[in-house]
Amino acid sequence: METQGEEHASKLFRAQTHIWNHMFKFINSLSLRCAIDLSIPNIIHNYGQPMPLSKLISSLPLHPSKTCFISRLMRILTHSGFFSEHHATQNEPEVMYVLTDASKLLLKDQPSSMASLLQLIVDPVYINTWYQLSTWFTNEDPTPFHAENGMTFWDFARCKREFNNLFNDAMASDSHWVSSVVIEKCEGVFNGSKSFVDVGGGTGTMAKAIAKSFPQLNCIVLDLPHVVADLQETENIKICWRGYV
Ligand SMILES: C[S@@+](CC[C@H](N)C(=O)[O-])C[C@H]1O[C@@H](n2cnc3c(N)ncnc32)[C@H](O)[C@@H]1O
Repeated sequence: METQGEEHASKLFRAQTHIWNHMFKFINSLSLRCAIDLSIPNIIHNYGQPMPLSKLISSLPLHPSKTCFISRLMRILTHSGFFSEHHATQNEPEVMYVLTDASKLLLKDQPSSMASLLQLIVDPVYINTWYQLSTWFTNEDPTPFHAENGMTFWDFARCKREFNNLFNDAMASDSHWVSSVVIEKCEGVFNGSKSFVDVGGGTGTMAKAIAKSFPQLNCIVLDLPHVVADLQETENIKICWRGYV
């Protein structure tokens, strides 16, 4: 049984731990971003069997002075559920890594990959916006994004080609997931329609999936010019762009 003093001390300790956990939460998402930038999920996937740490290190484009830090990165990402450790055996004394269900979704170059979405969400353009949150509460800026960049999000994407591509890829990967659900759950709606407009339809992922499943539909993708610029029209997918409002 705890004394009153002990109870007070453990309450304080829990409160302090709570703050430490919140202060350092960013380490999880930014370590994950580092793993994606270094293509660690793809490297382990391509290895085809549990990958020893030394093999992983030799497959990465590391500066020689940094090799000893990869085990720390892997420890964080294993703790947060993105890799799983295969424990050492007599034949294989080193720790080995395999992907988990979550890191399989972060393999690059797959339609269902969430890698670009993750890269977008922890991009400095997004993160820096959060530093404006308290200022935005006290002034007339329409959004924290505007406070940070002096323009709307869509104008920013129009001016920054690389960011525009990252955003569009991230949206497309999300639409890839959503489209399969929409097609299954809204079958009756699409079968009973002749046309539909995907307003803010991005680079047309949803429209392409719907047009494939319901070829009688005339699909229109409506988005901003810099988003639909490279989208090709087809027999039943037309593009409509509009100016900025
Ligand atoms: C959340 S994203 C949706 C992305 C889309 N579902 C996809 O699969 O890529 C919102 C979209 O709205 C578009 N948008 C923003 N303002 C617009 C406007 N005034 N007119 C048309 N589209 C606009 C953006 O360019 C962006 O592609």
